[in-house]
Amino acid sequence: MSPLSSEKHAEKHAELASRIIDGKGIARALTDQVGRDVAAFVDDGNVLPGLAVVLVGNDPASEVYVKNKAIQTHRVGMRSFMHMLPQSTSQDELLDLIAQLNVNPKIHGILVQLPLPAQIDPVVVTNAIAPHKDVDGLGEVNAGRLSLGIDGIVPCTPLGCLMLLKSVHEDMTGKHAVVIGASNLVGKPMAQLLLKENCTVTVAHIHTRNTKELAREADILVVATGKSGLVRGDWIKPGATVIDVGITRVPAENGKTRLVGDVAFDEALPIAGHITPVPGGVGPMTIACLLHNTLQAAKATHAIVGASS
Ligand SMILES: Nc1nc(=O)c2c([nH]1)NC[C@@H]1CN(c3ccc(C(=O)N[C@@H](CCC(=O)O)C(=O)O)cc3)C=[N+]21
Repeated sequence: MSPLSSEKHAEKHAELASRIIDGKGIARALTDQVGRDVAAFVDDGNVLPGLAVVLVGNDPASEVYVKNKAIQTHRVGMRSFMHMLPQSTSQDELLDLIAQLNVNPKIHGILVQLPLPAQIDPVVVTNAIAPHKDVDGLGEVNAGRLSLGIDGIVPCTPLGCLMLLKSVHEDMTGKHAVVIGASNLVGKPMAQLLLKENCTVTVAHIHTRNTKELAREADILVVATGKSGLVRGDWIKPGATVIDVGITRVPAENGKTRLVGDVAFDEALPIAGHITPVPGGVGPMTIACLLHNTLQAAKATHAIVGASS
């Protein structure tokens, strides 16, 4: 290779790398900010914010996430309460625990890790969490507030996606945003947040017939389906911003495993204007937003207590 072409190669490589949204770095900055805000909150004479994480069963992937959450919670100076329940836990036993956590003044945020075993209805459980402690924002009160455009607790993953979008878009007004996936956890709240940013929003889901054609119209494409590699290079409008929420563990060549998203990253990178990687994209933002939501919940409790005393 001539020196000139190797220089061109390096330039092209740097240009492609600059399209990758650094979720890990943005999450670290948010986590550091939450840490400083926790310190200031405590300096003002308030209690340490506390987060309770409840895990039912022993899914190894879930255990990793839950432990990761506890480590990050300590890093920002909050208290972490872990509740590991057996797979056989009944819905009533879980509801009893939530009732205790709801009235525990040391706890400001409650997160019940999903999915839950089949004998437990996730809708009943999420709605049993006191709305002001629902740091996942998945209960009907916070979901309703979001859909009405009223301030409330916003689900962590969509909130993290919005922050990543804001890192590359000053204003999203009039942009066509396409969300693939319509779950209560990601797709639906994501669509609400994009509407609030004045986007024209299309939601594609499992029954949508022309998902690829819709995706090709998107200025902003958010993919949350859990189908690894679903979105190929030719699904992407040149210059679009692509947010990949999917995270699937697949076998790697070396006999180990690796994490991949719902977007075929290598195909998408040369076409997209901006794109999130997996890992290092949305995942770290989800945890940073959980800590952010827990501090907001602690501040809101303090405001209520302060107002009544
Ligand atoms: N009630 C509830 N709320 C949740 O927010 C929730 C949940 N249940 N159940 C499971 C999913 C999954 N989830 C992730 C969080 C962080 C990473 C994360 O940090 N991922 C790293 C990689 C981690 C690794 O190496 O395994 C990354 O993408 O860079 C991934 C996934 C939250 N979830």
